[in-house]
Amino acid sequence: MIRLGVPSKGRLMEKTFDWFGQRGLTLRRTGSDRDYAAEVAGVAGLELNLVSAGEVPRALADGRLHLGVTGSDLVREKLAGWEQVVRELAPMGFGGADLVIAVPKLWVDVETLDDLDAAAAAFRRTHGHRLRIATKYHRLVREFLRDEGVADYQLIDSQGATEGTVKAETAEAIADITSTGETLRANGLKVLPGGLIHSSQATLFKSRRAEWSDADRALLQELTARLGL
Ligand SMILES: Nc1ncnc2c1ncn2[C@@H]1O[C@H](COP(=O)(O)OP(=O)(O)OP(=O)(O)O)[C@@H](O)[C@H]1O
Ligand SMILES: O=P(O)(O)OC[C@H]1O[C@H](OP(=O)(O)OP(=O)(O)O)[C@H](O)[C@@H]1O
Repeated sequence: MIRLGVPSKGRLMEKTFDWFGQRGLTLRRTGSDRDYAAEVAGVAGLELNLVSAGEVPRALADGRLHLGVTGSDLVREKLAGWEQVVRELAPMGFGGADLVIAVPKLWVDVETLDDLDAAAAAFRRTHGHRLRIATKYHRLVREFLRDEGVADYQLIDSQGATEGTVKAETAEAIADITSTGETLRANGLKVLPGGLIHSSQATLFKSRRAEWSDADRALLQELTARLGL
């Protein structure tokens, strides 16, 4: 039995159903709107699970899901060494958003990552503590800033309304997902040029950790052929 996990609600769910539907696989809920029961019509051996997008990466890593749809950002953030844990089968062309570093618009002298590094060093000298970057993407931001040679900062955890932390003076800069850019603008922030950490989109992943029986492998081949992958 192959278990496929797709987002149970939110921005990715409906488009995931459409994506499979356009490729001849009908996913459907079998209960009420509040019931997370679902199935794939007419495919024996494939079980559909509705799962929060944020939980799909861990479920793939634990082998509870064989296949799963979620944002490419969430897999990279939640799974250390993600390429050893899952394989990308198909970028799906929706749910696009950029994970970026943003700073106050008023910081006219900060236009590059080198500027940010210099501003961070100056901030520490002046304030006696390190410049604070609010985010929920700790792993991705740390790896990116390490690779870019920015060192003098600290991460502040923010699980929502991250753009508001600068006005609230709990952070000086942020790293968050943006699509239209409106939330950044409304909060007096600008994307730092060179501060694009990851361009995310909804993606179909295969677990390298789940158990794949011979029958599962045969069904996966049939599915990928039907999906045109
Ligand atoms: N404008 C946006 N803001 C936030 N996330 C977005 C946006 N556009 C696309 N996404 C993507 O949507 C995914 C998160 O979706 P969603 O918010 O539905 O998940 P979730 O919060 O984990 O779900 P749940 O609330 O069920 O736990 C991420 O991969 C993110 O990159
Ligand atoms: O670029 P924009 O189109 O303005 O979209 C970006 C905003 O949308 C998301 O927030 P969401 O509404 O999911 O709430 P959150 O703060 O809980 O993440 C994201 O975290 C940004 O805040």
